[in-house]
Amino acid sequence: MKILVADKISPKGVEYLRKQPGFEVIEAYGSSPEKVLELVKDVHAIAVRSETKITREVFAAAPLLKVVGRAGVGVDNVDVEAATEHGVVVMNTPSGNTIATAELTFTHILCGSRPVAQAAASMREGKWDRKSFSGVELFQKTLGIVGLGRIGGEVAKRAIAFGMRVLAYDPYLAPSRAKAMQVEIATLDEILAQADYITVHMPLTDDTKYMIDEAAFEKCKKGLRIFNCARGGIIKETALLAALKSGKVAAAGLDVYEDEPLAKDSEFRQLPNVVLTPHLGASTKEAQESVGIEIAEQIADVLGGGVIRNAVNMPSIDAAALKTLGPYLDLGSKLGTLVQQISPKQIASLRITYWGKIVELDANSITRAVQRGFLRNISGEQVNFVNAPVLLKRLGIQADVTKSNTDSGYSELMAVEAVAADGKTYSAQGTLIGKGNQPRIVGINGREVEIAAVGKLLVIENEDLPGMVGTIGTLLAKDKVNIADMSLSRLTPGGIAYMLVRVDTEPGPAARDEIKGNPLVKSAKFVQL
Ligand SMILES: NC(=O)c1ccc[n+]([C@@H]2O[C@H](COP(=O)([O-])OP(=O)(O)OC[C@H]3O[C@@H](n4cnc5c(N)ncnc54)[C@H](O)[C@@H]3O)[C@@H](O)[C@H]2O)c1
Ligand SMILES: O=C(O)CC[C@@H](O)C(=O)O
Repeated sequence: MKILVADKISPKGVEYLRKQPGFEVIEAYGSSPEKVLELVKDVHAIAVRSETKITREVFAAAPLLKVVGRAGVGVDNVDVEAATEHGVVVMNTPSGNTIATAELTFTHILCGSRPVAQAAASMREGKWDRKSFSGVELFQKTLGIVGLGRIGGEVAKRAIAFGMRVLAYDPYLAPSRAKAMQVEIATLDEILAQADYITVHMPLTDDTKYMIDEAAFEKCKKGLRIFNCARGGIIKETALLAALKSGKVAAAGLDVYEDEPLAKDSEFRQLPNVVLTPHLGASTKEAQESVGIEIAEQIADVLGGGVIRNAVNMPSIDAAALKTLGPYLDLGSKLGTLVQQISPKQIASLRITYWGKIVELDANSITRAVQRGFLRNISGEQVNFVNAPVLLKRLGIQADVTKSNTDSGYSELMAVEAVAADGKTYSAQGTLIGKGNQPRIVGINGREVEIAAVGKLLVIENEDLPGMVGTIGTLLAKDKVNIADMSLSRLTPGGIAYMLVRVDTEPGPAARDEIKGNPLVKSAKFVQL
């Protein structure tokens, strides 16, 4: 079996792979995309960090490929959808570099207070300048942590040890969890208004992209110090540049960028109050050994026919079982994703109910698929079939599963229900239909609907009056959005109706605002399945 180690992982990991009987290891770092296409022709596994891009073309060029292993968390450099289509397992090592990244973040926070990097550069130039490098203390300052997950939580502990007041914004986290960490829960606006320091620690999703933009900087104190060791794009770079130049932001520390590697002529490189590192969060001996050995073991397990661990696109089951379960996993994942997008950010429990034929199947895997789907927009690629229940628990969300023997009216049915803290529920039901086992949504928030569970959906609650379908159709047409399919539902004529509209392209912000702003529309959500 051939394994391509495409990025530099720990030598101990490479050594582990070399020692496996029948394994041939090729180390090729920094290859061009063309070279990668050539190298993968006969490989069974690829190990990467974040540099080498494993694109759709790579999967097409690698007929023997079974597994791509990412020594680290984010699989942004791997086309996971294409991998799944080609039946290739994509796995990561989700927690091996938490401490390393938290420590780098704190190093940035310290360097943003005391210009150590700038003073060291001046000493290297032979100077003895004691006037230009005065700093500020962390003690009694307010740190705002946006995203209180694994890394955010470790940063909080360190900030508390330095005598900082810690505010945290994480809309998915139960308040009790934050309390246990001795941080004060706050809204994003409270953090923006009160923080002397802000650090972000969430994945890059549609929700988090440009979360800190021009409008956010407007709300901040003058002299803010801000740090990003999570993902480029959470802080809008053009807005940060403007804020640094105007003095609104006194110092920034960045490890990640909208485009990596950072352009040679990036303005950030010229600014004296910015400390930049080249995506070094995970670059410690300990973290690299941990993720390098872990990924090597995981790859060897898959190629040896053993268990699949930390797969982001498949559960830990064998290929034969996967064939039967595949459509149910897909349906479960889509219902989970749908319910997350129609429910409020903070929920108390996630309930799943199975009826009919599904009850006989491996409900554990399907449950994890639902939970992973639910967490996809919250935890990004950090969530997989292994850690989904753990992440739910960490967010303080109770997971309930029921297998029902009542008659649901379908030969098989799955219901996913999110229960908010106020007891309000948000739900979707689905089944499989036809020869191809196509996933269908057959219920939403207690209403019967019937629409394919794929692609882009608008979920609209509106008054049941003549002309509503036409109104929505016209607003979408104005934005050149084509309707693929539609399902209408109401309890009583003239009451509140549901309209599920499957669209070919995403309506722009103006069209969405116009739909939401229509006086007959009670709510409208755009959902990506
Ligand atoms: N610089 C590096 O080298 C490096 C290394 C490791 C991880 N990372 C990145 O750091 C980030 C955090 O990693 P982690 O392991 O702590 O992840 P995690 O999943 O443990 O935590 C992420 C947290 O973000 C929260 N969140 C999601 N959406 C949010 C939103 N809209 N607003 C506020 N909070 C939100 C989630 O609820 C969760 O608690 C990820 O983007 C990861 O890729 C970077
Ligand atoms: O250095 C790396 O491999 C990237 C680390 C980090 O961004 C991750 O996603 O794990």
